[in-house]
Amino acid sequence: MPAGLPAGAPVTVTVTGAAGQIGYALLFRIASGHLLGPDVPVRLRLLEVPQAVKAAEGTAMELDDCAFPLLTGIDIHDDATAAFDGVNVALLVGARPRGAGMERGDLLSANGGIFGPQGAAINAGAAQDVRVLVVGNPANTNAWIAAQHAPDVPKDRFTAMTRLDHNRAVAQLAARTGAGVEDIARLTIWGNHSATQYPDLSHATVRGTPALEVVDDEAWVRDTFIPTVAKRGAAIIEARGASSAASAANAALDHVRTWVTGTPADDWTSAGVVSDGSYGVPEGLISSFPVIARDGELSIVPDLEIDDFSRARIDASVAELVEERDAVRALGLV
Ligand SMILES: NC(=O)c1ccc[n+]([C@@H]2O[C@H](COP(=O)([O-])OP(=O)(O)OC[C@H]3O[C@@H](n4cnc5c(N)ncnc54)[C@H](O)[C@@H]3O)[C@@H](O)[C@H]2O)c1
Ligand SMILES: O=C(O)C[C@H](O)C(=O)O
Repeated sequence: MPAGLPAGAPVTVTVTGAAGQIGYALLFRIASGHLLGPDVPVRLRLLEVPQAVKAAEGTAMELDDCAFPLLTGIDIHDDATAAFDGVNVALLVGARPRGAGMERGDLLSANGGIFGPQGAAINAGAAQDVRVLVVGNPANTNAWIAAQHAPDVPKDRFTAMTRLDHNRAVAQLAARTGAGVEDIARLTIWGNHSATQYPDLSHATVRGTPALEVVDDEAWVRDTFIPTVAKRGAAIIEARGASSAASAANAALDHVRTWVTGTPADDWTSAGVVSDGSYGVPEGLISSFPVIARDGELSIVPDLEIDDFSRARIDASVAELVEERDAVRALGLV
């Protein structure tokens, strides 16, 4: 049994936005053991808005039809309190997408109306060991909103997904250097899951050699690697006509599996976690950091040297997080 999960009993996993694109790519893999491992039975709770409950029921029928040995049951809800009752792993995927003519304040306001009540429902009924991953955008600030509404849940249980950005960065570096993805270590995504994020190669290695030495091309790092990773979400939308779904679902599985099974000894991952003030990121913000997972706990990798270029990039992305937080406060959403 991975660290910090209830031994023996099925693990309750709640997925919001279950009838959406990511939900469809996620649920079957959770039920087949890719979230928590091949020995851990799971009970699924699907949360949707009332008008999408029928579609969620269709997905549940297909889940039944897979006859997954690990899937012990599926409940479908349109009420957050019921959906999060007893939850061990909460995957908050459902969010309000930005519509035509919608200002940032409108988006934050609409999502505050979703993530505030969901945080409160987690506070009211989640299991003691609850772990929360927010995928729905703006993921960092939505996670922060949910955490503010859950005063009884330790803040470090609320996380935001930047694992997709991390995986994208690993893939880009592997392609550039001719290495395998398994040869890449110590890469970091800092800041917000947005175009301001900072994919940082300054501590990364390729087969144990510093990545910047292997690449040996500063212009590629600044003008190609960083923008390619940071704008990959927009490039996928442009190409598919819809936002990344299978890769986002895959990253959500990676995030939770790493959280409960741990990072390799000589490596770390990236996750949006609550800042303890490390690296000058204001305490309490949910920002992406280099993160180690041990015994079911996430911790920020300490004492990395930050050069001037990295400092400026981290500060710029964190400034955006501060703006989002202040806008949410000004809107009275927390
Ligand atoms: N963090 C990341 O790396 C990352 C990557 C890709 C996508 N995303 C974000 O993930 C979110 C979901 O993407 P998608 O492609 O599945 O979108 P989608 O529109 O296909 O599905 C979203 C689903 O959420 C549901 N929903 C809306 N409000 C809800 C609520 N209050 N409770 C429960 N369900 C609710 C909708 O009915 C819909 O079925 C979006 O916000 C997207 O921007 C994040
Ligand atoms: O949905 C989006 O805006 C993009 C998404 O966050 C992604 O990184 O693929």
